[in-house]
Amino acid sequence: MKPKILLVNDHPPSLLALKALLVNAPQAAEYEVITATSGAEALRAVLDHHFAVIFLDVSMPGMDGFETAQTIHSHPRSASVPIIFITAYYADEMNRLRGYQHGAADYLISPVIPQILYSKLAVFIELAKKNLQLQYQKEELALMNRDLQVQQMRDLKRINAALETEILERRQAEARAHDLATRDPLTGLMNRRSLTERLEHAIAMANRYGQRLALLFLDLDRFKSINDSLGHDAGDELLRQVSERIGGAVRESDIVARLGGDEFVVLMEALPSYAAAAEVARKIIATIDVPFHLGSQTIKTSASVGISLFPQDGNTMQTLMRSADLAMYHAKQEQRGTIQFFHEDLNARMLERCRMEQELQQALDNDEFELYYQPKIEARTGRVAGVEALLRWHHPRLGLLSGGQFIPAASETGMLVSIGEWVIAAACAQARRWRDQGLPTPSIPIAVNVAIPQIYADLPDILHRELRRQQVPPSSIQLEITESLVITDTEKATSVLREISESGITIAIDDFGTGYSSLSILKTLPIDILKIDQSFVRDLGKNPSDTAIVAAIVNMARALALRVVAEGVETREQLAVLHDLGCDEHQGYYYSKPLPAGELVQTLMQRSLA
Ligand SMILES: Nc1nc2c(ncn2[C@@H]2O[C@@H]3COP(=O)(O)O[C@H]4[C@@H](O)[C@H](n5cnc6c(=O)[nH]c(N)nc65)O[C@@H]4COP(=O)(O)O[C@H]3[C@H]2O)c(=O)[nH]1
Repeated sequence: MKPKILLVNDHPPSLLALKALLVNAPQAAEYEVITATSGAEALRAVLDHHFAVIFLDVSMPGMDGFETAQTIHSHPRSASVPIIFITAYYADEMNRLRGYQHGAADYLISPVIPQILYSKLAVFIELAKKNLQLQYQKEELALMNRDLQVQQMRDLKRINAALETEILERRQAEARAHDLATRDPLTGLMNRRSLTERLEHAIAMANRYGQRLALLFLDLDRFKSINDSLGHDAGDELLRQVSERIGGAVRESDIVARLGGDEFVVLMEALPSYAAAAEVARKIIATIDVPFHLGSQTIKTSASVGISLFPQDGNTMQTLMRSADLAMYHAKQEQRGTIQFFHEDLNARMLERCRMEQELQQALDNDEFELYYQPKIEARTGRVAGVEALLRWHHPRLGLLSGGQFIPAASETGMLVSIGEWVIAAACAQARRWRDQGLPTPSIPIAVNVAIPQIYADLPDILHRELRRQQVPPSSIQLEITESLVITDTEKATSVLREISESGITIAIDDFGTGYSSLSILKTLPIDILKIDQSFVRDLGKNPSDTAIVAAIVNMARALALRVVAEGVETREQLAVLHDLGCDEHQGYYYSKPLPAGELVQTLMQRSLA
C-alpha cells in the first residue's frame, strides 16, 4: 500500500498547480495524491484514509486552515498526521506561530518552490513508509504472538492433562499403598496395624465418654488340617467366606479385622450391654457352623471366640488384645466352637504356664529329669515281661514330682516334644546299661510314653538314632500311646506307627477304654498290646460292670491277636479276677511302685531268684 497525501485548497487553480507539482515529482510513484477544496471536505477525507502528510491552505472561507488542523488533530485517528501549512509569502511571524500552535509540522510559502516541496515531502513519505513498515511488522508480531499464544495454550492444556493423569495415578497408587498398609489383601478386612490404631482410638473415646467396648478374638477350629488336606486355594476361599459371614453377623459400625492365618477380630464400640458381645459371638459361631461350599467340596468347621471387655479386662490396646487372645486360647482348649470371656484366673494360669515352660527348659538344661521304672509281670509265669519308663522331675523348689504332677502342664506348653526326645534317649541308654550289667533278663523291653506332638516330629528318626547310638535292638523299646491320640489323626498316626512297627518296635495302646477307639481303627493300626486303664481295674471284683468291661476288652484283644496288660493292679482280689479273665500281664503297686533304675535291678534279681 502506498502512502497518501492530502492537498487542501479552496482555490482550484492553486490546487491544480500544487497537484501537478506533486504528480510530476521524481518520487511520484511512491505515493498517491488526494485533494479537498474545503476544511469540511478535508475532514471527511481524513475519516476515510490514513495520510502520510497533509498540505493545508491556511486561508480558506468558512473553516480556515488552523481550525481544520485543530479538528483533524483532535481526533485520535488523525492526531499524529503531520500537517504542512501553505501560506502567502506575506504571512507574518505571528501567524506562523499560530500555525505551529495548531499542530503545523512545517510551512510552505506560496508560490511553492518545487525543490523545497519535494525535499520536505521526501521526509514525510520516508516517515510514512517507515510507519507503514512498522505497522506491518506490528501486525506480523501480533499474528506471531497470537500463534504463540495458541501454541502455548495447547502446550499448557497438554501439560495440564499430563499433570492431571499423573496426579490421578499418584492418588490411585497412594490409595493402593494405603490399602496394602491397612487392609488384609485376601479378605479386604482391616489388618492388624489398622485394627490396633482403631482400637487405641476406640479406647480413648470410651474413656472420654464412659462407654463400654468389647474385643472378640475368633479362631477357626481345624483350619490347618483343612488347609493342608484341601490345598491353599480352598483355604483362602474358606477364609474369604468366613470373613463375609462374620461381616453379616455384626453391626455395620463394628470393626472386623483379620490378624493373619485364621485369626479374626471384631471390635464392638459403644456397647449397649456386655451381653450384646456374647450375643454377637453366638451369632458368629452359629453362622460359621453352617457348612461351607468350596468348589465341589462341602466342609464343616467351627469357631472358638474369646472376649475381652473394656474397661475391666484391660484399659490399654495391648492388654485388651492379650486378654481376648488368652480367652480364645482357653475356649479352644476347653471345648472347640464355644465362647470364653476373659477372667483373672485365665491370666494366672497363663502366668503359671509361662513359668512352667521356663522351669521345664531349665530341667532339661540342668539334668533334673530321671526315669523311674515299673515292672510288668507276665501272668502265666510270674516273670518280668517288661518295664514302663515313667518320668520324674527333681524340682529344685518342689522336690520329686511324678508324671501326673507336671506332664499335663508340659503338654500345654508344647515342651513335651523335647522332653520326649530326652526320655527316648534315656530309655535307650538304660537298655544299654542293663545289657552291660548282664541282668538275668537283659532283653526285657522298656516301654516309653509318647505324647501326641511327638508323632509329628520325626519320631521314627529319633528312635532309630538313639537305638543306633546305644547299639541296642529295636525290641529293647516299646511305645505306649494314649488311645485318644489315635482317634485325633488316624491317618498320620497309622503311617508313622507302621514305619516304627516295621522296624521291630512293639506298640501299646495306653489307657485303653478311656477314649473312643473303634474296632476298625484298632484293626488297621499296627498295635501289639492293649493296656487296660486303671480306672477299670480299680473296682474289679467289686463292680460287676467293670469286670464285664475288662472281660470284653480281653476277649476283643484275643480276637485281634493282641496282648492285654492291666494297669494299676494294687490288690490280690484284682489280681485274682484278672487271672480268671485271662489277662496276659499285670502292672501296679501290688508288684512294685515305679523305681529308680538301680532299685529296680534288685527287684528284678529277687523275682528272677524267686
Ligand atoms: N494309683 C495307682 N497308680 C499307679 C499304679 N501303678 C502305676 N501307677 C501310676 O499310673 C501311671 C501310669 O502311667 P500312664 O497311665 O502311662 O500315665 C502317665 C503317662 O501318661 C504320663 N507320663 C509319665 N511319664 C511320661 C513320659 O516319659 N512321657 C510322656 N509323654 N508321658 C509320661 O504321665 C502319666 C502319669 O504318670 P505317673 O504319675 O508316673 O503315674 C503312673 C504310675 O506311677 C497303681 O497300682 N496304682
